[in-house]
Amino acid sequence: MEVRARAPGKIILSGEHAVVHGSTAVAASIDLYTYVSLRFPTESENDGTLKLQLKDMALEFSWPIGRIKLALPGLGSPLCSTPTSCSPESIKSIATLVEEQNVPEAKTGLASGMSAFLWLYTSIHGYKPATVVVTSELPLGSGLGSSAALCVSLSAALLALSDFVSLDLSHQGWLMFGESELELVNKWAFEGEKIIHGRPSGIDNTVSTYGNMIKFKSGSLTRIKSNMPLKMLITNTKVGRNTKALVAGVSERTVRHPDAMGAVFNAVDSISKELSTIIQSPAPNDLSITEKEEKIEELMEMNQGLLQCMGVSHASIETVLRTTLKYKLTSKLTGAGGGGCVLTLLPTLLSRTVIDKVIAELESYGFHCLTAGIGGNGLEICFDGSS
Ligand SMILES: Nc1ncnc2c1ncn2[C@@H]1O[C@H](COP(=O)(O)OP(=O)(O)O)[C@@H](O)[C@H]1O
Ligand SMILES: C[C@@](O)(CCOP(=O)(O)O)CC(=O)O
Ligand SMILES: [Mg+2]
Repeated sequence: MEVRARAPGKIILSGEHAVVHGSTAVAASIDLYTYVSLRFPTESENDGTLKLQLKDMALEFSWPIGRIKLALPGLGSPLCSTPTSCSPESIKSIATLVEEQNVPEAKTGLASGMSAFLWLYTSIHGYKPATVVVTSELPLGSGLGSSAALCVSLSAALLALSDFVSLDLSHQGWLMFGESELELVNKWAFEGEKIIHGRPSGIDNTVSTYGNMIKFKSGSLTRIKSNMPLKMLITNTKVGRNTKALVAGVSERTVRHPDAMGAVFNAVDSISKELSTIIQSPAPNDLSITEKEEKIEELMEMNQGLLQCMGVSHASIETVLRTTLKYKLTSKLTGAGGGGCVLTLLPTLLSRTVIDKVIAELESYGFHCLTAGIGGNGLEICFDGSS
C-alpha cells in the first residue's frame, strides 16, 4: 500500500514575524506543492531500514531500524495519537542520526528538515521500515513555506497509513481530509515546524493544511473569502536565508527594545486587520477595485517599512522595491525576509507590456520571477498512484 500527499506553499500578504509575537497576519496558499509518498516494504523487499529519498536533489538517506531504536529508545507502543513535542534530548539524538548521514556540504540546511522527518516518522510509526520519497515545486528557504509544506504533506502521508485515522482507501484521485483529520495533521506539522523554525507562529502549516486565504492570530485561524482579484508577482532574490535565525533575531531585538517593538507589532496587527477587511469587502461596494488596490498597496508599503524596523529586510529586497517602484508598483518581502521572495501587487488594469518590462528588469539582476495562483486547495492525499 502506497499513499501520496501534497501540500501547498504560501505567501504572507501581511504580518510575518509580528504574528510570532501575537499580531494578526494574512496568508494565502499558492499552487506550488510539496509531494510526499510513503510505502511500507513487502516481506521480500524488507531490508530493515527507513529510507528518505529527496528526489529533486538526487539524495537518499537510510537508517537501519536498529540504529534508530538505539538512538531513540522507549518510543511508546502502542504509539500516542496526540501530537507531542520533541524533547531537547530527542533533538540531540536525532541530530546525531542526521550527522551520521553524508549530507553534502552545500546542503547542510537540509539537516533540520531531515530531523523533522525523523521525529514525525518515529512518533507516528515507531520502528517500522519504510521508504519515503519527497519532491517539491517550491524553492527551499525562500519564504514560500517549503518547510511547512514538507511537514504538512509528511504528517498527512504518515497519518493516512496509521491506525489514528480511517479513510476510504478505494477513493480514486486526490482526496481531501475531513475536519478532524486536518486538525490532527496541522498539529503534527506544527511540531515538525518547531524543529525547523525554533519558534513558529503556526501560520505556515495552517495555511498549507487548509489552503485558500486565512487570517491568523495567536494560533487560531479565520477563513477569508476574497472578493476581489488579487494577482501578485513573486520575485525570488535567490539570496539564501534561514527562517530560524531571522525569527530569533527579531526576538532578540524585542528583548532589547520591548516598547518600540511592541508598537511595531501593534501597527502590523492593525495593517493585517484592515487588509483582510478590504479583501473581503463585497464588490461592487463603495470602493472600486482600483481604490481597493491602492489601499492594499499603501498597507503593503507600511508593512514593508515595519519589517525593515524589525531588521529583516536585505539589500536584494531593497533592489526589488526600487525596481518595481520605477513602474509605480508596490512590493513587500514575504516570509522571513533576509533575502528570499518579494511580492509585488499587479493591479488589474496593469498592461502586459509593463509586467513583461518589470520582469525583464528584475531578471536582469539575476532574480527569478513567477506568478502563482493564489488561494487554491490545501492538503490532499491519494491512494491510487495515478495522480
Ligand atoms: N522538500 C524538502 N526536502 C527536504 N527538506 C526540506 C524540503 N522543504 C523544506 N525543507 C526543510 O526546510 C528548510 C527551509 O525552511 P525555511 O528556512 O523555513 O524556509 P521556507 O519555509 O520559507 O522555505 C530547508 O532548509 C529544509 O531543511
Ligand atoms: C517569519 C514567519 O512569520 C514566517 C516564516 O515563513 P518562511 O519559513 O520564511 O516561509 C515565522 C512564523 O510565522 O512562523
Ligand atoms: Mg519555513
